Amino acid sequence: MNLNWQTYPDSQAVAEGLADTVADKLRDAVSNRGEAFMAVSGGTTPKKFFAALSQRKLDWSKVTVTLVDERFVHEASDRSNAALVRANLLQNEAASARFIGLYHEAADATAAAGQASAELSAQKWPLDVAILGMGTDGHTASFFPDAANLSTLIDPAHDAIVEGVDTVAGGEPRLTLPLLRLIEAGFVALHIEGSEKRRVLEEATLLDSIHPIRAVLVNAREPVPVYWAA
Ligand SMILES: O=C(O)[C@H](O)[C@@H](O)[C@H](O)[C@H](O)COP(=O)(O)O
Repeated sequence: MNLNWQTYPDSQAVAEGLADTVADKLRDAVSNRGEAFMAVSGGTTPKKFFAALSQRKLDWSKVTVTLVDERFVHEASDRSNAALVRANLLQNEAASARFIGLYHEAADATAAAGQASAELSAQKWPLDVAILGMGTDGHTASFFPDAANLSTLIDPAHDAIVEGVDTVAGGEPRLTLPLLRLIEAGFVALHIEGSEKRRVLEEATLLDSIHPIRAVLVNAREPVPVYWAA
């Protein structure tokens, strides 16, 4: 199974280790193709990683940051992943990076996803970097087990840029990059903490697992590095 554990003593150390690796990937992209394109996750885990990455020296003016997924909430909400990224990542050295969020004011998440897709279609795909999180229900991005369109989201041939997601488990409707946009990234990593998430991820490697994260593990082009601390 496609797993490559990168184990660190604590959450600060894993944040710094992941920031070092991601900074190298961004520098490589800037030097090889003149720009870099990265998608990051929201939620609670990435805050220290964002703070660490924002201190890394590289030509951030050549970097575009977007989100792996977003809650269908305005940026003023404390549930907004865009607000989290602005407050924690687009600071310090990284203040000059360009940010393209997924949220748009629209009738529903599907309409907002259409607008986000149109905006992101001007970008050069694939992503250079995609950093994923995971919930204890086995979701990653906004691939929630209760999403009616889950099979489309995790279909490795589905090439939409952003999809709306109807989910109760997620707290509110969501916007997400589908599986293909994530696994085609030059560098895909999973950032998780704690023994419960480790157990869930190990479960996801089993043949009969229905955890949505399994779709990433099965379809990833290389074993997925799992940046983990207890
Ligand atoms: O907006 C979000 O919620 C995410 O991007 C989501 O996929 C997240 O990565 C997991 O839910 C883990 O979240 P925690 O880090 O809060 O456990």
